[in-house]
This record gives sequence, structure tokens and C-alpha cells, in this order.
Amino acid sequence: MDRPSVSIVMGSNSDWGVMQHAANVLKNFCIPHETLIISAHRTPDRMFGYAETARARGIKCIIAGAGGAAHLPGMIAAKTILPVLGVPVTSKHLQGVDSLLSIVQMPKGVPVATFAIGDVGATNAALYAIAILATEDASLAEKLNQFRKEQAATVTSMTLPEA
Ligand SMILES: Nc1c(C(=O)O)ncn1[C@@H]1O[C@H](COP(=O)(O)O)[C@@H](O)[C@H]1O
Repeated sequence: MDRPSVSIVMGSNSDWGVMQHAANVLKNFCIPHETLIISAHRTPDRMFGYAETARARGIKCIIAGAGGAAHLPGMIAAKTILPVLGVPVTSKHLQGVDSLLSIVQMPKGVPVATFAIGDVGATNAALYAIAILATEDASLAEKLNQFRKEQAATVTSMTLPEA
């Protein structure tokens, strides 16, 4: 098994329903990745250790998903210079708007690329991670181009019911 180049982390196993969409995209593109549960709030020391060592382990970018007071992506970004892609997980009471705002409003100097709430955000974060890797991998770039072409063909062949 190749060393993972993308790391997917989430605050709880309850986030998996959303975050599995990121893992599936990476799997479809044959990107070696890891999936971990780490919480800035509940396991702060583990989170620090993880963020401080991820780059040396060969990780190229981190997809971090969390819900509610979603400080995980921002706190990871505070401890690593790797690109952090934040996924706001849909929450029970505020439908993920709380997660989105917690992730997107980072202070100047410590960026987190923030994606849409839920499944779409997780999917796009993985596609973005692939785009990052593809800047230095011609065959991956070709795969990504092919994906876009297939997507365009699907939309082009869409039909509507007769009026
Ligand atoms: N937002 C965070 C963090 C964090 O940001 O460190 N750690 C856990 N959580 C979130 O709490 C929610 C509820 O978690 P539980 O289902 O375990 O109670 C999850 O969406 C998780 O991401």
C-alpha cells in the first residue's frame, strides 16, 4: 500500500456520512489516503501531534470536516503549512450553517479553503485535493480532464419532459 498523500480527518465518527463522499472520490481516482477521527476540542494533544507531523509523513493536503463549533480545520491550519480544505458537516440544530461560519471566518494569515455544507462540500474538497496533486502529476491531470469531459457529456445529454 502506498503512503497516503491526502489525509481526511473528522471530529467524530458521526461525520462519516458526509466525509465518506470525500473518501469515495479519492478511491475512484486511486489516490492513497488515510481517514482519521481527531477533535480539536476532545483530543487537542492528538490534534497538535497530527498537524505537526503530517507534512513530514508525506501528506500533501488535509481535508478536515467537522460540525457545529467546527474549529478542527482552523486549528489544524494553525499548526501546519499544508493546504487545509475545510468541510462544514451538516449539524442537527442549525443544518451546518454553524459549521460553515466556524470554518470560513478564519483570521488573516491562517487560511482554510472552505467548501459547501455536507456531501457536496466533501465531494468538491476531494476533487480540489486531486487538482492540487495534479499540478505535479501529468497522468492524474489527464484523469481529472477525463472526469470533467464525462461530466460535461452527462449534462449535454440531459433531457426535459415535453412541455
Ligand atoms: N466540531 C467538532 C470538533 C472540533 O472542531 O474539534 N470535534 C468534534 N466536533 C463535532 O461535534 C459534532 C458532534 O459530535 P458527536 O456526534 O460525536 O457528538 C460532530 O459533527 C463533530 O465534527
